[in-house]
Amino acid sequence: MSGSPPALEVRAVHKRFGELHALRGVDLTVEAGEFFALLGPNGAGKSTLINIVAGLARATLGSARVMGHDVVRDYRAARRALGVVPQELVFDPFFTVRETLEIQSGYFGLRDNHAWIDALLDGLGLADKADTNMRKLSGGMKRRVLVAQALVHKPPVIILDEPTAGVDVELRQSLWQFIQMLNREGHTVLLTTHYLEEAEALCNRIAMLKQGRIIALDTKQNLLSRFTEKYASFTLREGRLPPELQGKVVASGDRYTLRLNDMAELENLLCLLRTQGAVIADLDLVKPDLEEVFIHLMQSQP
Ligand SMILES: Nc1ncnc2c1ncn2[C@@H]1O[C@H](COP(=O)(O)OP(=O)(O)OP(=O)(O)O)[C@@H](O)[C@H]1O
Repeated sequence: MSGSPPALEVRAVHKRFGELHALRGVDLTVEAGEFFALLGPNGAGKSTLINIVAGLARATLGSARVMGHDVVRDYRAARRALGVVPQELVFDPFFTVRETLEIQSGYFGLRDNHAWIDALLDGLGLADKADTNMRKLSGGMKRRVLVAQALVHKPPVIILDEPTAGVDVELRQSLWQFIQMLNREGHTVLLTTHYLEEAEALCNRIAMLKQGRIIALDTKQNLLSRFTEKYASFTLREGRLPPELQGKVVASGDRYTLRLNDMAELENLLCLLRTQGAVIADLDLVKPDLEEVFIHLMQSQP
């Protein structure tokens, strides 16, 4: 990435709404080409941060850049580099899907944008709705148009603010396939979502925001390995739990759960059971997931 500016650069950003200190010194750099998740509970400040990056709100202090362009001093260039899919569905109900996208292209001075509009309609499963009026679309379809609208000018950086809230599984999967394809082609993606399994499946790096502060910022792998242990969960078909394991395992019905600090402890467990004549009926390795990490961090940080 030498020479190219980061896709997003947020420096010491504060935002106050009167008495409320909604962002308290946020620093964040997203490199070009990343698939990045911004997570946090309701009211943490995610949309406020996105609005500042998109030039829709002013930071009280601090600065933000998109592809090297300051969002205040160099607003037009920053805005052109960015496609934001907002949370709320707001449309003019009198236009068709295609007209909506043509009008949006006009805002960016793109007159001959038909080929890309067709590609967006195809990629987002909207081709057969191109001539349908916006008011006749279902909520999920409207959300697809919102994505298409944000992408009409092929922005290098795409921000999606809870794009799958209330969207069914099929729609969600095709939306992600399309966004992943754009990411493979080099577009940077920043996503906020309350579906942590979605962030875990898609994103490489994750920031967690709590009450206007970033309390964790790391790769997904580091977050997953830093905060959660692994567990072996098993039942026995024959034999009894060896006395050496008493006090170390948690029993629930006929299922035992043992915390593993490393994989060598799994070998010890299997060896101990075998030498004591116990036979395993069923064994699961319970791996950490992002939801556990998220809950742990949100509860433990002040
Ligand atoms: N225009 C505004 N005027 C006053 N307070 C606001 C305004 N916009 C946001 N807030 C407050 O700022 C805080 C952060 O809100 P924000 O919408 O950024 O959170 P969020 O992390 O996006 O939450 P959610 O997950 O619910 O979308 C909240 O306490 C919210 O009530």
